[in-house]
Amino acid sequence: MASTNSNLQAKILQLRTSFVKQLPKRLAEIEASIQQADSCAEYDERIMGDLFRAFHSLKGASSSFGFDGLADGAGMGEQLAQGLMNTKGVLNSSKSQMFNELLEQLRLEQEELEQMDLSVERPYRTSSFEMSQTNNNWQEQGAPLIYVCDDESEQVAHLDYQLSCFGYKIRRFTDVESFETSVLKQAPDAVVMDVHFPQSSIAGTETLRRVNEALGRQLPAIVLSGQDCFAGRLSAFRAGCRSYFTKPARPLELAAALDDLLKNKLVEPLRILIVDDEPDVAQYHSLILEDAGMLVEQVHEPSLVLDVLRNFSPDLILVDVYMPQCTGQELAGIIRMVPEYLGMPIIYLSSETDREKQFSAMRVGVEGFITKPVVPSELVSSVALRAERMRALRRLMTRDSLTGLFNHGTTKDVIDNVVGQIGRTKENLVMVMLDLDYFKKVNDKHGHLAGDQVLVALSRVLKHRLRGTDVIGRYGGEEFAILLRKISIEQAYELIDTLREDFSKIVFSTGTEQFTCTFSAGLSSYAHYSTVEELFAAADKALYQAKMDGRNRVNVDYKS
Ligand SMILES: Nc1nc2c(ncn2[C@@H]2O[C@H](COP(=O)(O)OP(=O)(O)OP(=O)(O)O)[C@@H](O)[C@H]2O)c(=O)[nH]1
Repeated sequence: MASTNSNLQAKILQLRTSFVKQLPKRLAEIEASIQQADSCAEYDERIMGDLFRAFHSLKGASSSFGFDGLADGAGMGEQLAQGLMNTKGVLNSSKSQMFNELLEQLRLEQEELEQMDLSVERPYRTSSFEMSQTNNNWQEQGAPLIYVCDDESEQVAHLDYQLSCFGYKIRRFTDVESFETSVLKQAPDAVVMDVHFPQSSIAGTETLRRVNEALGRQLPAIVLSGQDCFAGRLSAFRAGCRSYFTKPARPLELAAALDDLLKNKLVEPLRILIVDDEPDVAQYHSLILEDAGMLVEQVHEPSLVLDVLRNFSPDLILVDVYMPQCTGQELAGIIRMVPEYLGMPIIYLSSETDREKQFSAMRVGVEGFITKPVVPSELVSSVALRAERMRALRRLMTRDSLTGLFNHGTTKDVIDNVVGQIGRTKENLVMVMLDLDYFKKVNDKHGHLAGDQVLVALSRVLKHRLRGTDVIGRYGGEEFAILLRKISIEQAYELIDTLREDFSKIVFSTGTEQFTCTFSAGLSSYAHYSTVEELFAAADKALYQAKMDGRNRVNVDYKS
């Protein structure tokens, strides 16, 4: 964290330095605006508006970077210009003198800043930059590494085999010593640990406690014990474990518990779009949010926002209020005109402190107003809170509640979107229609809950084993639609066939009975079709053929 922090401070120093370098140019522009206003015999709304915006954005940017003196001076200029706008007044000699004196004062501030050590931060910044990352992107880091340690080698082999089907990378250990040595060499993402070993009845949990101490942090761990006894549970709790399972191990439950433990890693970072005509200010806010683990995109021209929205798909938009092309209020109104962005959270980020103006800017239905200069921790928490709420709402509307995959309608929309985006580029797309075999029998024989367990397991296999850019949806009750990207039909066949084989080996349990389940799949390649409908139909036909050919198989559409 310390290195990330110093990295961030270095980037901020760069921004502050570049801002000070640009000051003479900005002040020259303000001077030219004053002269223009001075030469007008009548009130000119455009010229006065430009002057107001120039002072306003100088105030916002300087206060963001902690240059309070400069921000105060620019604020006075902003008020003077605002007064003239309210009364539609011209620059008389006394007003003109006031502007020129102000400009003089701003130039003195500029000279002072040019001599200053810009690396000296204001005190409120430091603590908030210590905030930890909110999440990491699992897809980028590859499959989580799990260490399974149990002195019963058969148990370890069984778990290795079953958990690997879900996409975890497993390393097996049958003694605590080699486990300890390996953890200290390379810490895993999580541990599944037995309690009882030849050394002592709690050697497993004791080892966990020791390695946690040595690492200086808590390894996410699940205890898998042969005995359901108080001493075992207590030692597990003392070793920091919050999940305790008794043998025989049920891999499905273990996989679910591992998913919970690794949840933060599975969560995609929050996506934030910043619209600000000042690139340096946008960059400053972007750094703060990125430091808290968010993914940020910047737009400096409001006219580009709708295009970026389509491609970036943010969870929240931060909008500056005063921009030369249009106001933040107008931009929010334009965004709200697009039906799919009606619920998109929009927050103004502005140095506007006038309550009346803030209130009027909120009328277009924005979520809030954050005033510059921001306190980084407050910016992060208010953005995270609203963006997460948006995610939860969006999830409810677009996801299937049992499996967490896209629901029927969304799957089709997302696939349409991807196909539309790639257009005529040569990206290889493969459509997969996948359906569980004899699933009615599973329900009839083992009950609906057991059937649900199979659906959840299959969705977990798909989520973990396919790439983040692939589209996975639950298309019908026991039918799944998948769009694989950047893959040839041959590679897609290999991939889905391996999943088919692995899935068929997962052992499900009802408590009294054990059973396995299979699926069939049909594949079609976009290279041979011109519409999404044709692509779906071809994969569906190939799936039907796989069923006809005896099920538990993958069939490729004949054109592919
Ligand atoms: N447990 C459970 N079952 C579901 C769910 N949605 C659909 N099903 C069941 O899935 C079964 C689908 O049966 P069929 O369409 O006859 O297909 P099948 O038995 O899988 O046979 P083939 O597809 O021909 O191999 C029905 O029994 C549905 O009740 C669900 O959410 N949970």
